[in-house]
Amino acid sequence: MKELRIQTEHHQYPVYIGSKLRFDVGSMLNKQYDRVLIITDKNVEPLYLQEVLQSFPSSSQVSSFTVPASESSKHIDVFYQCHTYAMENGLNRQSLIVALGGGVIGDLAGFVAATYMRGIDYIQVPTTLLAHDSSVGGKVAINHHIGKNMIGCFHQPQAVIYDTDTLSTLSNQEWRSGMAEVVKHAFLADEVLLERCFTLPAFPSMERDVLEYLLMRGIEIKANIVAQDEREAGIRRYLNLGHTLGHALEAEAKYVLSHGEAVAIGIDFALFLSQQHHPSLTFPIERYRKWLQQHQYPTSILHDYEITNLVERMKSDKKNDQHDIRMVTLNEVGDPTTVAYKVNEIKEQLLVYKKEVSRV
Ligand SMILES: NC(=O)c1ccc[n+]([C@@H]2O[C@H](COP(=O)([O-])OP(=O)(O)OC[C@H]3O[C@@H](n4cnc5c(N)ncnc54)[C@H](O)[C@@H]3O)[C@@H](O)[C@H]2O)c1
Ligand SMILES: O=C(O)C(=O)C[C@@H](O)[C@H](O)[C@H](O)COP(=O)(O)O
Ligand SMILES: [Zn+2]
Repeated sequence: MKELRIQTEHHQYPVYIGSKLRFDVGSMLNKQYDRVLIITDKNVEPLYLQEVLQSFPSSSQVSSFTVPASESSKHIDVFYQCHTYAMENGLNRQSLIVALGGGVIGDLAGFVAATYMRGIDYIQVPTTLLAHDSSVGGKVAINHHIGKNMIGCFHQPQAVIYDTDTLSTLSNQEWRSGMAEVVKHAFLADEVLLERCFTLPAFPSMERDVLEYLLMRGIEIKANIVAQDEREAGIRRYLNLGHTLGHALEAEAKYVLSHGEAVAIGIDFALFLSQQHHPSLTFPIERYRKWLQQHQYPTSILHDYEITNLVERMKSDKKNDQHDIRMVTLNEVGDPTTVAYKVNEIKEQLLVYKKEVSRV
């Protein structure tokens, strides 16, 4: 088992990464909880719920609540149902919530924990590759129909317990989605990691040590940024590389596109903008586009949506100033920055970008 520690201003917690950890979740915690509520989804429940349930000592009263398996669960109604279930099952301020699942469950259950009786403990038990990102850093939220993650807060978990065996049941689409956030971390901070990503064969068949390396490096890069700027007053915005367009696309596509697939397209647009700012430098755009093609990212989906509608959504991005759309771009690989664009400028850039990618 590997271990990392996440340090924020007022809180420190461990991230454990290894095989079979789901059998030990309850016994790995350094505190006993009388009541525990596991929140999971309909796909994860039959695969891993019993094992996690049974990992708690018999002195804990453990219950579970299962929500639909999709982005639609990051909804105020589902959030409310979780609260109702917690109250009906007698959870109190000394209780624990366990987020067992991918990023949807992590964001939802984390936000339930952050708001139940004004905040109780929770842990993350991630079961997707993408959740190497979502389980760390304490951003928890649900969606509003106007935009992604618009209702939420920062609430750090007590621990992250990542059983890498659970990833063996992921679909190709979920591997693809998770790899987009790994590549994002690589573009932000680590050329070696980027090279490793570019040379991977089919994602689901990657060796265990490669998988653990990707997870560890991704989490380290994120942890380093979160440690310096937990509440996104500055450099944490870099973790949003690819998300300004990504979130807009995801919402416009009514979430048929996975988060990571949308972010992957958003990263391509961010590279395109970076190249405009630094015409004398060469960014690995061609390699990145080949990689997207090789792994069947749905890049052509951009053509299904009106630029005007996408820009309308981008206008409600949380990074924005009053009038401008703030994009994360790169000065070079490993050196991110942000650039503010007027709404009309971003529209024009998106039109040029759309033409460029339709020629590829
Ligand atoms: N809080 C953050 O910092 C942060 C970071 C990145 C993404 N996110 C959020 O995370 C969400 C995306 O997370 P995700 O991609 O994990 O999506 P997800 O939680 O919806 O999981 C994807 C699908 O895989 C299924 N699944 C989960 N684990 C499985 C397993 N081991 N085997 C088989 N199927 C499994 C789920 O049921 C679901 O159908 C988005 O809402 C995004 O906004 C949050
Ligand atoms: O942790 C962060 O900070 C991130 O931006 C990570 C993103 O991958 C993640 O999708 C996050 O939920 C986006 O946050 P938002 O503030 O843009 O909603
Ligand atoms: Zn993301």
